[in-house]
Amino acid sequence: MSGSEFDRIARYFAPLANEAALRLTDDAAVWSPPPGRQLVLTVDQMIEGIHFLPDDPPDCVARKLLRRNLSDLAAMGAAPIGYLLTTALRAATPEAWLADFADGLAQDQRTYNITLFGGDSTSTTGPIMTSVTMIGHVAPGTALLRTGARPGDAIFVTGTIGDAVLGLEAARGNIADPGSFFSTRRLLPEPRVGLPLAGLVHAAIDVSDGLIQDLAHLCTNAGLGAVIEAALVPQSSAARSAGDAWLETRLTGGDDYELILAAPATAEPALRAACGTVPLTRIGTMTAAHSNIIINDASGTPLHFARQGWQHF
Ligand SMILES: Nc1ncnc2c1ncn2[C@@H]1O[C@H](COP(=O)(O)OP(=O)(O)OP(=O)(O)O)[C@@H](O)[C@H]1O
Ligand SMILES: Cc1ncc(C[n+]2csc(CCOP(=O)(O)O)c2C)c(N)n1
Ligand SMILES: [Mg+2]
Ligand SMILES: [Mg+2]
Ligand SMILES: [Mg+2]
Repeated sequence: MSGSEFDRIARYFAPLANEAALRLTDDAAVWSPPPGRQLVLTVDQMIEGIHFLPDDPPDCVARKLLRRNLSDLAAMGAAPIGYLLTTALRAATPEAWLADFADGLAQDQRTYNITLFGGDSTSTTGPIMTSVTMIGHVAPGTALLRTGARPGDAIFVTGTIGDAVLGLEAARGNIADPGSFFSTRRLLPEPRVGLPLAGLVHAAIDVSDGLIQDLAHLCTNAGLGAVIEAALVPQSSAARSAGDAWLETRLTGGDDYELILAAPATAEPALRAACGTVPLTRIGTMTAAHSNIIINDASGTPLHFARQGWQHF
């Protein structure tokens, strides 16, 4: 790294900041939120060795950091506005790493129409640590919650499940990855921001830890259970080619950043219309059996998985 901490803030982060950030030269941002809206606040980290690999492209690390947070706003039905950023870098981290990281931020700021409010820059003697606190907004009372699913609700999921964890397996040399499809899916999730789901779904959550573990949160929050059909869980053609041996990994590996939605079966046409070009698949049904998730295979036999999803420890 060359220059001072403040040179780096001015060079790499100030160009990303909005007016409220006061050119990143004051103690905090001063911002007037959109009148009459409720703010929705979320934070997630990206830690080297835990959330990304040391050799991952820094622009992708930045974009996934934003997208993990955008996915939580999507799960709340909130429109994103901007974010606060923290970075802890090593003195020996190449300046090019920071430059590429900032380029990634700039790229996804344009993609998602968000802006930087400020942050904090520190050093570390260990792994690189970054976090984003994302700010979004909703019409009052319309946030989608993890509570509220009802017995008999259909369970839907967006996109495909399991590609990112297969990307991790590919990075470890455990699975082939022709065309780097899985690797790209690991590095760049597609958060489902902007879907007009308010009034259509009873409950929502995004899949960060793993489909089964995150579905379990919808269940416990409602005092309900669920039955899902493993064969209905949407998979990419690359995942299908990888075969059924990866089923448990796909359903519990996480990093999907897709949405699980619980809604009355009768809402399906309206839900499909709301999702537009985003793929939506019904995978099962909410039941009255408290916290009991049954995963059936194609012949109706329950599957038993060793774990439900990612846990830090
Ligand atoms: N250290 C913490 N301090 C305060 N609240 C926390 C802390 N860790 C988690 N939470 C809260 O617990 C809830 C669940 O957090 P969790 O991190 O599992 O959510 P998530 O971001 O949707 O999942 P993921 O972290 O896997 O993306 C959230 O409401 C979050 O704000
Ligand atoms: C190098 C590397 N190893 C493992 C994973 C998988 N992974 C890590 S944390 C997590 C859950 C979500 O994070 P959190 O709960 O902290 O928000 C997942 C699925 C990865 N992405 N990179
Ligand atoms: Mg979190
Ligand atoms: Mg979440
Ligand atoms: Mg999250």
